[in-house]
Amino acid sequence: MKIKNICCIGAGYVGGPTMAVIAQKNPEIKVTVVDINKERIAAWNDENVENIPIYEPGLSAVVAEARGRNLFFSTEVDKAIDEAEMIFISVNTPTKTYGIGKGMAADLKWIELCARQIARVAKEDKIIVEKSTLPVRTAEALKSILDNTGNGVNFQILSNPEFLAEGTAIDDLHNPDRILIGGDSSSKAGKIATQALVDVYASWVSEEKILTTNVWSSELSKLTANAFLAQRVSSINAMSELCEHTGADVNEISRAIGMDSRIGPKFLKASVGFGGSCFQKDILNLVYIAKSFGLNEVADYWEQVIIMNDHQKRRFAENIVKTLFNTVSGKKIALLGWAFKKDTNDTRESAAIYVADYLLNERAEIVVYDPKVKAEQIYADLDYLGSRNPEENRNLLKVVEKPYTACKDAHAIAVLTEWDEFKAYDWENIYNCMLKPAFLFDGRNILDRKKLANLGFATNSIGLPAVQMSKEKKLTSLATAG
Ligand SMILES: NC(=O)c1ccc[n+]([C@@H]2O[C@H](COP(=O)([O-])OP(=O)(O)OC[C@H]3O[C@@H](n4cnc5c(N)ncnc54)[C@H](O)[C@@H]3O)[C@@H](O)[C@H]2O)c1
Ligand SMILES: O=c1ccn([C@@H]2O[C@H](COP(=O)(O)OP(=O)(O)O[C@H]3O[C@H](CO)[C@@H](O)[C@H](O)[C@H]3O)[C@@H](O)[C@H]2O)c(=O)[nH]1
Repeated sequence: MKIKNICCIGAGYVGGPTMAVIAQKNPEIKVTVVDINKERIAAWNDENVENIPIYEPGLSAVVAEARGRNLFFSTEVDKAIDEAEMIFISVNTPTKTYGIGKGMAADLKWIELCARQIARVAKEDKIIVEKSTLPVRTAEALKSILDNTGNGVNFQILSNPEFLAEGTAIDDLHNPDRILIGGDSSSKAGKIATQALVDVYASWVSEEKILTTNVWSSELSKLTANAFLAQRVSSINAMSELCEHTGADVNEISRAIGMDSRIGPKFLKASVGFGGSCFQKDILNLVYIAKSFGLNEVADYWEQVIIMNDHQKRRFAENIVKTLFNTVSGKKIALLGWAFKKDTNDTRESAAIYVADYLLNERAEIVVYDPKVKAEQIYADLDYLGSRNPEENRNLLKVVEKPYTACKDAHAIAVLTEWDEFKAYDWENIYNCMLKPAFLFDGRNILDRKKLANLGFATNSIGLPAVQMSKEKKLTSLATAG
């Protein structure tokens, strides 16, 4: 079966880039990405392709190539469903904020709405592809809704989780480590549907990288992958705290263990804590699923990854207060970076939000600079926490357009995102315009500590002893072991 018409419900961080690449690589397939968010769709359709709603290196070029040719963005959801043979569901599946499973389970409200809409509209057989990250066995619930509320047409459900990371989405989509497709291999219709999706990817991905499994393995593989990745970050962050007490250097440890081919070098970068819309949500979901089967040891094991991450964010903020002589009240602190990682404008669950909130509770005056995040987003993130009213957030935290404005007259600077441009700043100039002692907290270990100490900064990094240049021009450690 050759697919001619694809619809994707959800034009977000996954639906947008994924469909743009599918359209780019399959010019003969019409790909329509639909969303209920009118502004988002308008931004995807903006004449100036640089104004698309997601910042992702290389994305605007792909959109420019395919948009209007075979890639379309629309709010006409019913029409797109009706026309497509294959429908991707790529809507948000956040952690539930109410009712049973509050704070843990995935909220499948939007998934269910999609299923009901597809069932209502579809007049011909359709292949439904789960692109969103979902709890294991969601396909069963989807099938039940589709079959019980539909117009008697047949639905095949495939699981096709997305493994792209933000900031490298286009490269990840162009050169994926693997494509995972879960389908029903026991029926002819299931096999045909799976092959139809394999063919879409085979336009640019070699067949040995396209893995087909049963639906449940595919759904659970996605949660497992994120749990393993996040666990690596929490593991190295746990060691970073031990390093700070022993004089060991976490960067050296990452290098040393990463050379063991069984461990591998990636994802061993100690940081202020992982953020992003996926890791925490997906692990909490995994914990909830394990608990719901009574597997308490399994649940506790994975929950520790989150506990460690919360600890890492908190202790970073606590360290700022302690180092600034136990008070930051009325002190200006510059935060460089708000996004949860570099090369994205996404701020969901960014460590910066929690560090800022902690410091605001300590009555600091905060100034934020991020090259890609807009002020409204920063305030929306803080307001969402509900720690203080919106007016107070706007009084106590300012967002500026230039890094040097953020740092001028600051008592301390905290680097919270690893944007490359931070490394290239004129740090001497920044030092000169700060209050002294000039404290710098590098939550990403990206800056040259020796150079900064030479300029006069008192530098704190993650998993490394704090350093400062003594009067005799000797690099001294500020930390006492133990
Ligand atoms: N962000 C990532 O890097 C990433 C990577 C892999 C997987 N995922 C998973 O992909 C899914 C989507 O994530 P995202 O980051 O793209 O979310 P997102 O919030 O950026 O986008 C989801 C979009 O779906 C739209 N939507 C919701 N319900 C709708 C409906 N009934 N009809 C039409 N549109 C609807 C929303 O308006 C929104 O624009 C989630 O399950 C997530 O866990 C995300
Ligand atoms: O060594 C590391 C690696 C990452 N991080 C942090 O971990 C978070 C997540 O980073 P990353 O995984 O690169 O970005 P995401 O876009 O969240 O991607 C993850 O989550 C996606 C959504 O499910 C998956 O598709 C991806 O495979 C998975 O990497 C960020 O805050 C990073 O700064 C570290 O602190 N140290």
